[in-house]
Amino acid sequence: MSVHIENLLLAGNILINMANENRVIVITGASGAGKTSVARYLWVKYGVPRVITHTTREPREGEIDGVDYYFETAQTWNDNHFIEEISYSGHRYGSSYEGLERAWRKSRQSNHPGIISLVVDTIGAITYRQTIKEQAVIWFVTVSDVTGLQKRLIARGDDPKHVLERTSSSDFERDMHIPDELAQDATMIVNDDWQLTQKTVDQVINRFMTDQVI
Ligand SMILES: Nc1ncnc2c1ncn2[C@@H]1O[C@H](COP(=O)(O)OP(=O)(O)OP(=O)(O)O)[C@@H](O)[C@H]1O
Ligand SMILES: Nc1nc2c(ncn2[C@@H]2O[C@H](COP(=O)(O)O)[C@@H](O)[C@H]2O)c(=O)[nH]1
Repeated sequence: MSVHIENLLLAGNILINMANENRVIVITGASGAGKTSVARYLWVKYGVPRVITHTTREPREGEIDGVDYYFETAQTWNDNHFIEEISYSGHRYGSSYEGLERAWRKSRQSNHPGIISLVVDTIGAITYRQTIKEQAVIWFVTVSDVTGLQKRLIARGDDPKHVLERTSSSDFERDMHIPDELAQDATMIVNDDWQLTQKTVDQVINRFMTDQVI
């Protein structure tokens, strides 16, 4: 049996063969833009499972291990096989073979098998674009007003001092702009108004599910 090299994804020493029809909706953008909210909506309304990623940061109030993230220590980090990993705000974040496999398994039981979502920064999104090519479907989430975004993060329970630090960081500034590597065929979602965002997501996902065009 021949295997198309485009569909192979390397995670540590594990080679993943992505079936041709599989798609990963890679939801990217700045911290607080609403990426996780969009992923949650895709799960609740359309049954598209999200890949749970890993981090070494402490859980925020209300966050649950295995639901929001796999919360790792420096020791447990290496128990996973990472497809990509980054350092952000002094902590490690990464998406693993194990996390993707769990999402594919859930997806096979859903109404739309073969579609999963993943929330990452723009560096992670570029890695997926480069490794799985058009099987990574890029959604770039942004807002028009950073002050409004800061208020949302504070309302989420983030420490106001950390919000200021984070939104002044070079990582944040970078993720506010769509990188050239992704700009060509990304779907832009301006998440200023949640009702409108839901309508945009409905249009985009329905078009995809009927035409396989996204
Ligand atoms: N359109 C919106 N209007 C008001 N609040 C919103 C809107 N979209 C998301 N939020 C809220 O803003 C906060 C940040 O959203 P969310 O966690 O989805 O962002 P994110 O991009 O995933 O952030 P991070 O990358 O830091 O995890 C959440 O509390 C969410 O409920
Ligand atoms: N490249 C990756 N980025 C990730 C991953 N998991 C989360 N993230 C992004 O990190 C920042 C900070 O997240 P927060 O939850 O501490 O606010 C944010 O942009 C996330 O989307 C990952 O596995 N890879």
